[in-house]
Amino acid sequence: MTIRMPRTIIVSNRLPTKVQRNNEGLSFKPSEGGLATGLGSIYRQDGNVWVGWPGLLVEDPAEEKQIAEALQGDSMAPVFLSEVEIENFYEGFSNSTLWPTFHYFPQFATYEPAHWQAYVAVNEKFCRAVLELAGPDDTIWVHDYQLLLLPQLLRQQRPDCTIGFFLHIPFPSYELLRVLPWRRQLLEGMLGADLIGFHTFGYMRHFLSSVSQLLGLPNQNGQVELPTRSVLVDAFPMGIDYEHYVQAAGSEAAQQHEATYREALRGSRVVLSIDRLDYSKGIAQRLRAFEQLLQRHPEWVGQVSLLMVVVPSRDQVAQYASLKQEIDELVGRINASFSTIDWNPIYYFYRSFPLEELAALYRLAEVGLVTPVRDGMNLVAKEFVACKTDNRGVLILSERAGAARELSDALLINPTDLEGMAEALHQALTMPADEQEQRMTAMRELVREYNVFAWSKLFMYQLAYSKVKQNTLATHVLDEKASSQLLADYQAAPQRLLLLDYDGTLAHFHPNPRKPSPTRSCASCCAPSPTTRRTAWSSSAGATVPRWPTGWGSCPWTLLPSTACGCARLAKTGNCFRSCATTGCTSCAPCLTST
Ligand SMILES: O=P(O)(O)OC[C@H]1O[C@H](O[C@H]2O[C@H](CO)[C@@H](O)[C@H](O)[C@H]2O)[C@H](O)[C@@H](O)[C@@H]1O
Ligand SMILES: O=c1ccn([C@@H]2O[C@H](COP(=O)(O)OP(=O)(O)O)[C@@H](O)[C@H]2O)c(=O)[nH]1
Repeated sequence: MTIRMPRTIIVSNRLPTKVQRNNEGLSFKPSEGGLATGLGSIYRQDGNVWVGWPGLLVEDPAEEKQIAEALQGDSMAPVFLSEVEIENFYEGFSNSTLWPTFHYFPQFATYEPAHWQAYVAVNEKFCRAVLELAGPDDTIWVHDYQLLLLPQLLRQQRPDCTIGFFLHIPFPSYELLRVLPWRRQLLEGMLGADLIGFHTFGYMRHFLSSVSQLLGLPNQNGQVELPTRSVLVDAFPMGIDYEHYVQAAGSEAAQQHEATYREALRGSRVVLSIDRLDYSKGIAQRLRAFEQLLQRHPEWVGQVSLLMVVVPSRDQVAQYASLKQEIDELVGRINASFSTIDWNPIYYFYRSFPLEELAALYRLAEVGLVTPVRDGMNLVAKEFVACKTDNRGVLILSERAGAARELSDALLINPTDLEGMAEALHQALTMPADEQEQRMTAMRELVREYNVFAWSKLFMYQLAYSKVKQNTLATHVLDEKASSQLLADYQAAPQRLLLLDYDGTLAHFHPNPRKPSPTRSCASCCAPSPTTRRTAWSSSAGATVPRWPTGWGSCPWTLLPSTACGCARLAKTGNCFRSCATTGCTSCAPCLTST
């Protein structure tokens, strides 16, 4: 028999490896996007496994098998999506409903029941894939908005299992979330986890507010109480594999690429931007701001170039296709207006680059320009900082990226303020070396310390803590031995005080708290005895007691309300314990003392 150590099953829609089909057959390449690049450094530890979609439509079972075997060798387990699932789940509900809503673009959101059904079905598919792999002691860590229902689906199958959930994108304000027809199901799905993490305190606050307003569940210091367990909610800003980027920047390959680029640029200074094609990234705004820089400060014409990497993304979604067209046109217009025979204002690349070339670009650029209108975190900002091993260079960062909460030494800009962005570019290009060093050193220190390993360690620690806390607070069912002992002690006692909850114990719960009233059978649920005092307490008693059937006063049970104002009401009806009736208590303590 093999004994396996508990491990972590990471689950996300996209695997860190993307599979592509070309003339030579299948190729395996690193996925772009911060979730894959960030977590890519940690999932291989301790026999962990990553469950997710390899990013390719596969219809041939033999090819599925080939891919599954190849990925298994690198600790990955693929979940294959059909053509309809890619359309309705990935492009549909995930990226045409949730993505625009959570990034404050409700005007781009669609609300298609067929997309929702596919979303439910694919979350169920992921659930089956995870359950096939996960042992009872394994920890399951679910990631991101494509899998909001998965924690609860897993919880239904494995009530005791440890489940963490992390959202990589912003959580919107209640006013945005409430627009979604399926808002309750989405929140309930997330609450299947033991710990829910967000990049920032602001996203966490929005989530807790929605849980309170839509599900009526309040929280105490981020702890949400459900009927059978509690869920902890907290902020964990994600970091990068700092050393990996420092090494890449210092590598021979990166330095060679940098030298080649410098030569080609003929001394032009470089502003760099790198993003996936996405309307949330503020790419069009950035181009307009760069155009304004050249108009407002013509001294930079011929001196500074914007090097812009746009990685193709979600191109089957209408908004992405039209954004591509807008960017192409803007770049064409600006280049046509300002280019000279030996200088280009914008170098635009619509493709992805391998790590050494990215590192060379980060080294080369004097200014990193990161301008999202909304972004969960933005790891590019942190990678730029990590690669600045000489502590020179300036980061311009949108205040609406999660990273801005940490990188306060960047020049923070509002991405809708084009003039402000143009002036920030001018400020960055003229910033004295000592100020650059001072700002960059502080940011590098932060990115180094709060790296992706620290992030995952803290999340896992909090997850384990939330489980321990749940177990401590959990109701323990009496076993046979304890029941017999209790009964024997009860029978042997000369005086007895029975303290029972009323709602759900002496009477059934009722959805309307004003409705539950005791039945006569309560009176007989314990045989009268002069040596036994019977007391029940109720949160609804104060509100409902005037409506109770007459005769309750003669019931052998004394009823205590669990709030002070309830005490006062009961005192008026004569149903409360004697001392309340005479003193008109202001707290429940006198009731309990006299009982
Ligand atoms: O999988 P895709 O549809 O190709 O999209 C790529 C990823 O984009 C999003 O990344 C987010 O995660 C980053 C790391 O936490 C964060 O820095 C960034 O702000 C987010 O946008 C998305 O959340 C991932 O699920 C996608 O895989
Ligand atoms: O050609 C490229 C361009 C970007 N990236 C990576 O894509 C990620 C983008 O993550 P970010 O958090 O900035 O935004 P996201 O795309 O996840 O919304 C970063 O790790 C980049 O290094 C990449 O692997 N190849």
